[in-house]
Amino acid sequence: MTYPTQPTASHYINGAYVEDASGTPLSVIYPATGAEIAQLHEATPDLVDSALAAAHRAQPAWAAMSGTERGRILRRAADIIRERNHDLSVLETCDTGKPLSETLVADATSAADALEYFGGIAASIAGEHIQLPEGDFVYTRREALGVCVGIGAWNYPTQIAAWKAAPALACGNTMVFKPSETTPLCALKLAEILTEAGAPAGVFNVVQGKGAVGAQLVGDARVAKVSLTGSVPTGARVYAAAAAGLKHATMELGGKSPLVIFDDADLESAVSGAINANFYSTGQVCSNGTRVFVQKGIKDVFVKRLAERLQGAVIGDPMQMETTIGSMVSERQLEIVLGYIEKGKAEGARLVAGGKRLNRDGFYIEPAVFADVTDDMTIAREEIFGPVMSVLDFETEEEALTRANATEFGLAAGVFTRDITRAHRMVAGFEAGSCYINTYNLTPVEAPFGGSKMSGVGRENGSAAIAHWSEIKSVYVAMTPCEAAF
Ligand SMILES: NC(=O)C1=CN([C@@H]2O[C@H](COP(=O)(O)OP(=O)(O)OC[C@H]3O[C@@H](n4cnc5c(N)ncnc54)[C@H](O)[C@@H]3O)[C@@H](O)[C@H]2O)C=CC1
Ligand SMILES: NCCCC(=O)O
Repeated sequence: MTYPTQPTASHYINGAYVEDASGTPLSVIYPATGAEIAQLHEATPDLVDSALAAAHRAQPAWAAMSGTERGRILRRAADIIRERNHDLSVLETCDTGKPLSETLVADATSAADALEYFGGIAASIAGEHIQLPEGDFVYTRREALGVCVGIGAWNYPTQIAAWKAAPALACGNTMVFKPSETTPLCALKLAEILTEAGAPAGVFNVVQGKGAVGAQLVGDARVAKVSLTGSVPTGARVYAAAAAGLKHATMELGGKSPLVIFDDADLESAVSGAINANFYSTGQVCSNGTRVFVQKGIKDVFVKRLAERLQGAVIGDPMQMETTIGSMVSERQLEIVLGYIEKGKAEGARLVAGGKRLNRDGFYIEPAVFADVTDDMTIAREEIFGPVMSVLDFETEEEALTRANATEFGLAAGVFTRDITRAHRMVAGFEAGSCYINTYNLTPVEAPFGGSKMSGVGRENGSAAIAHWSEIKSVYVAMTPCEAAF
């Protein structure tokens, strides 16, 4: 490893890097080799407190700036990110093990998109005017919430930090962000770049640590909102803790999303959709369509073509541009995935391709495809968060929709068909926050993203996000003297 991965310090508070070596050591592992690439420290309770204090101090002045001024800073940060995309993408690959061919186009670039998008609309965040009888009227002010906490998962460390910071800051909030302890490096760069772009000290802070640090942040009385990207069990805990303080909350959680492929679909396009729905980011994407329902008539040809196309996957060193499948994020996640593959075999699913750990350093696994999967199998019910596709077959549209929705999750869903009315019927029936017709897993920042049912609460991205990072104040204005009954 020759890339500079040791950050200046573990945390970023009040516009500067901060170290506190009394915190528990946090080792950063490059998943592609298993080697340690940085040594950090978890934040102590005092350090967490100082980050919250910095955010709390900075918030009134940040909110008092015009949206135009805040937006300019965010857009400047977007420009800096684009200029440094290569280095930031290399760092993302070091943090996660995802292939550079992907991180160059999907991570820092998505962060820049979010900063540009929300920077662009910051000046337009406004209330409304409501006319009443007698000339009276109400106007509304759309105001910042205050200090917000962002907590990230490990699969998109740059993107998750920016998807939370950009709308939060555009609305006049300040933020303390805690990255996943597995991928702590990238959010520090976002903090550094925001300062360089002109964000005042304290507007965006980063503290490192595990669940206890997150819990301290969520429980603090100065915090007005919590936005978590993580698993359903963590989401349930964090949502409950936020509710105890009546805080605003956005929960971006896990999924077990369906992808329904009808026999009239363009086969190559549907196979591409299934690949993108399962193997991008080495399968570590929350919205993945891991239950691939294929109409009976085309099941065999679909599975055969899928197995052929998998021969084209290049697994290996994520820094090589030809690599399309990198390593899993950690040994622990790899073991979880291998455990599910064993369960799939034991419960009678047919392993058509892949599923073996590579015999080399790092946490590599061949992308796996199971056919003859049934709805009751563990691999069809639980989120695996790795490159494991389950192919199930179905006969009718009604059956496919019922089975697609028979899950506690509701993050995403997709359909491949040439029948346009059927496509719209299907997406209207899907119980999911993000739906796709004849494609899968595209997440432009212009589109709201988030889950229904156990997959989450609230939405990130799109103009819809503004409602989740601000609140409305109503102001009644009387145009005549005030009267009373006595
Ligand atoms: N819907 C979405 O947008 C996405 C959801 N995810 C989900 O995230 C999961 C994988 O990520 P992981 O990092 O393993 O999730 P996780 O739930 O283990 O951890 C998520 C974050 O929560 C923190 N945390 C843990 N306990 C906490 C507590 N009590 N209070 C506050 N913070 C706490 C962790 O330190 C980490 O930063 C998958 O289930 C995946 O589906 C991942 C990416 C996107
Ligand atoms: N661009 C992928 C967004 C979903 C996720 O963070 O898993």
